[in-house]
Amino acid sequence: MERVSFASGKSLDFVAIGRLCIDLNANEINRPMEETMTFTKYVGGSPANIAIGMSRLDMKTAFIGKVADDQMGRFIVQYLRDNGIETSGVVTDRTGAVTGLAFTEIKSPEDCSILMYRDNVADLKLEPGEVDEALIAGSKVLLVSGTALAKSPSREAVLLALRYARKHGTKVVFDIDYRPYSWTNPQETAIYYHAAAEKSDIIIGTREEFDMLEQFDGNTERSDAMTAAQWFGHHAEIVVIKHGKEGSIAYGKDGSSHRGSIFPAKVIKTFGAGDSYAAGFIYGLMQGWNISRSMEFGSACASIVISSHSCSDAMPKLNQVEDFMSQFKPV
Ligand SMILES: Nc1ncnc2c1ncn2[C@@H]1O[C@H](COP(=O)(O)OP(=O)(O)OP(=O)(O)O)[C@@H](O)[C@H]1O
Ligand SMILES: O=C(O)C[C@@H](O)[C@H](O)C(=O)CO
Repeated sequence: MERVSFASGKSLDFVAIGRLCIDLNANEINRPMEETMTFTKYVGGSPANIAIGMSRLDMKTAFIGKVADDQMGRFIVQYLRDNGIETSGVVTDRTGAVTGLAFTEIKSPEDCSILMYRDNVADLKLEPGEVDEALIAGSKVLLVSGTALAKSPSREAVLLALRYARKHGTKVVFDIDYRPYSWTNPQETAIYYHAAAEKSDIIIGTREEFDMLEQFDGNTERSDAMTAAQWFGHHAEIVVIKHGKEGSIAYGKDGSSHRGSIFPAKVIKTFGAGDSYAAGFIYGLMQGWNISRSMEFGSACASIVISSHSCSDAMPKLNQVEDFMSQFKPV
């Protein structure tokens, strides 16, 4: 199958569930964080970045999540609203939980790392009863970001959201999004990732993330093709494995495979590549484009974002991507 079909007659194109946090990106770049004195604040969280990316591409977008009852939580909600994202599914924690912080260290364009403060974060306190079934029922796509499975009650909220998606014919995109600091142990990660991946129509991850997901599935050396075949045995129609500056590869349930090239980039920081790639790729599929064209669009979005200081703020608008693709060709 070259193209994915999405339900018609839905009021939303895309709803994401998971982490809403704050990125604090070092202003003094090309040095270790020990020498950084100032940061710029952006909305962050992989699913938030992807939702912002989808909204910038004119997709009708909503979010299901939980924010802290503080200035950071209010900043996040306002930013989502300012970017045209439906926030009725975003609830405010009343237990004193805090907003997750992601300090981005930019030692060099190719050597970036994230220091994450994730203790007692509001996003992992989303309750199953706070998942708005109507938002999922009314959307063509539900994006599940893997880290939301890291702790209860967020874990159960996500598993319920998956059941709603299956019930209402909403396509599920599972972005594995492995962030080790949120998990207790790798075994737990694999178990809950499996629960989500088995119910997903499109699975996106890096090779390392799929290895984490498949650690109990035998064959220590797992090829991308083996990975894809495994998930076609469940619900998947498309499996995408991302390989950084080597590009990406996607497999279709029809046995097709597609190599994704990269676009040239004046890399400031590598973070944000995955989220922008996902937004562009999903956008392309939702336009009815084939897998290869959707991958190319995603790669263009990624090059734009890694050439910028932020992730969310830098998520490109449609005309920006089109201009970029008219100037540059995949390398
Ligand atoms: N240095 C680069 N130059 C151009 N394109 C890149 C580069 N790095 C990544 N990309 C593009 O972005 C896509 C996703 O990047 P990557 O494989 O690093 O995902 P990721 O690890 O999820 O990203 P992130 O760092 O945001 O978590 C790649 O498949 C490629 O198309
Ligand atoms: O997903 C996170 O918690 C970190 C993000 O906010 C950050 O922008 C990033 O790493 C994007 O890939």
